[in-house]
Amino acid sequence: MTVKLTTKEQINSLLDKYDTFLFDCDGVVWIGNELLPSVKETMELLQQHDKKLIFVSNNSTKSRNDYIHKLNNFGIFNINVDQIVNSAYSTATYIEKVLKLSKTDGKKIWVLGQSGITDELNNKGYQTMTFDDLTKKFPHDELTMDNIDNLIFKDEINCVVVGLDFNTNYLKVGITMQYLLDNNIPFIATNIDSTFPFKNTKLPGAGSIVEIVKFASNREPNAICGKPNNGMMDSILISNNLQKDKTLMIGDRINTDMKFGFNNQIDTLLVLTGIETEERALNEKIITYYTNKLGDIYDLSK
Ligand SMILES: O=C(O)[C@H](O)[C@H](O)COP(=O)(O)O
Ligand SMILES: [Mg+2]
Repeated sequence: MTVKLTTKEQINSLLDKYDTFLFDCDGVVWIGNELLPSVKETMELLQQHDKKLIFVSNNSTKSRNDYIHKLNNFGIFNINVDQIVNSAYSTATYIEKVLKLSKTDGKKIWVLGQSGITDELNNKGYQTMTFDDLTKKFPHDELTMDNIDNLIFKDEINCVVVGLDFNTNYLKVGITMQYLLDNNIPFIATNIDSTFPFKNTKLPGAGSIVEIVKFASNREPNAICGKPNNGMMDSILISNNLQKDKTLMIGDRINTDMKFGFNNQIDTLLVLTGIETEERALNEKIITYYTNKLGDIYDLSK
């Protein structure tokens, strides 16, 4: 039975029970570039109680260092890069540790996505190619579908990664598709979120972009690296030596954040500032607690 957080006693029992808090970001900590209410105070409260804070985001548009800067800009400090796990980092880790893609074959990874993905791949020693790189090689009037044959470098690409790209266009998808027509080229998706919470609405998420590429290329991704993928959770649990019964996963989306916790026997807290509604919260057995916003942890503790 999902429990709604409404009292100071409930917050005190959360603080007693859990020593690690896993935070989803979009729709929980912030929406776009707006910090949600009482989040800064909540982080300070948890830090005062010596709790371990880990930020686990499916947003691949930023690198982990970008996340540190974003948190600092919101006045949230004393967070190091090891406390940030996003789908760009888990994708780069998957490619290095599981796919074991060569870094020395002189080839590049084609990325339909933003700098979060290329930064994390480059940090691991992989060369990447994006549409932005083509804009530096070709004049604008040659970046058209009529010139598609000259925009494809099949001998240079050994993998394709698709993630959230706010500047997705037909030609980018068309080029990505050409590489995936070769079934030997791995197709790696960063995450499957259908929507992206922004302002007071929802926009297409990475998962919607992956679906376009999947349908056009008639390929399923060889791997999906973000929540609720267990590989992401395993690396968090192992590298932080976490106890599952002392860990709480806080998120705004049931099919990623809540599944991520539930599938790994970790308690879950759903907040209603992102994708989901109270009605959905009340009808999902995989949710341990729910509340209106993350900042309720601070607001109710007073
Ligand atoms: O479309 C996406 O990639 C996701 O909506 C988004 O970025 C989710 O980020 P999270 O809520 O996991 O921080
Ligand atoms: Mg979210």
